Amino acid sequence: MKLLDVINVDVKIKSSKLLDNISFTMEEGSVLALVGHNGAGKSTLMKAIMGVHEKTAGEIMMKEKYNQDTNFLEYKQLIAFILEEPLLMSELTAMQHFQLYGKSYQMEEAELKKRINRYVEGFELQGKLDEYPESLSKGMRQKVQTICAMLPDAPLLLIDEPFMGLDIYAVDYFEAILKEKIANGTSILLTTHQLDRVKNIANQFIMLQEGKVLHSGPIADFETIKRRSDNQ
Ligand SMILES: Nc1ncnc2c1ncn2[C@@H]1O[C@H](COP(=O)(O)OP(=O)(O)OP(=O)(O)O)[C@@H](O)[C@H]1O
Repeated sequence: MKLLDVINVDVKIKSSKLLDNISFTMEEGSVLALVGHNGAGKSTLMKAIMGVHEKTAGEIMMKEKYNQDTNFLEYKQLIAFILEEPLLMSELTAMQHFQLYGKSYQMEEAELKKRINRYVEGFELQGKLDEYPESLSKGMRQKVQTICAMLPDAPLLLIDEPFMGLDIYAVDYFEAILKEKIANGTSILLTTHQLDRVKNIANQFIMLQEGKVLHSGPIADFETIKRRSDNQ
């Protein structure tokens, strides 16, 4: 079944087109890696799907019935995200972020507590729960944002550069959690500059260039396409 439909999406700022007629579909259970040079439009596309960056044309749908423009709440509840730069609220502690996030996805209290405890221990954030973002290191802020996105069972997880800023222990732990989520049916759309890192979790790729889809297909075809375009 289709999970995400991106249909003829444009993002324009003033006169420049950051995304130009982007279309693709994600099936339930797939893991799609967005690749491309710096400035290709990967983060802009992620933000457009989240609704953080307004699209100027096109449609984005979840499960073929929730339209980002007309059913935003239902649409949003199906997505959890991790941005490249942690987006935390300065007036909330780490723990308050987890509680707010759990509540906004209508998580059951006991299950929320259980998951908070599990991820806080796994990401080694014990002792930091009452801290505000400004007194956390960048990696710790990234961990707080990552835990927030891991708490609910959102069917689609958007991750802009997974593993960025995390130490090696956190990277291993996060990878294990992602594999567990995937095994339970979660779909993931991620951006990466290091396809090698995500090769064992992604099954599809889309290569963006100057805001357009240049290539797409199964991850196994990526090397051949890359070699061909490197030689041009
Ligand atoms: N708020 C903005 N205003 C104007 N231009 C922007 C804005 N955000 C992004 N851009 C431009 O849009 C283009 C795409 O940027 P984007 O951040 O989506 O690229 P990216 O593929 O994620 O790059 P990177 O690999 O460096 O993270 C770039 O040319 C960038 O300068």
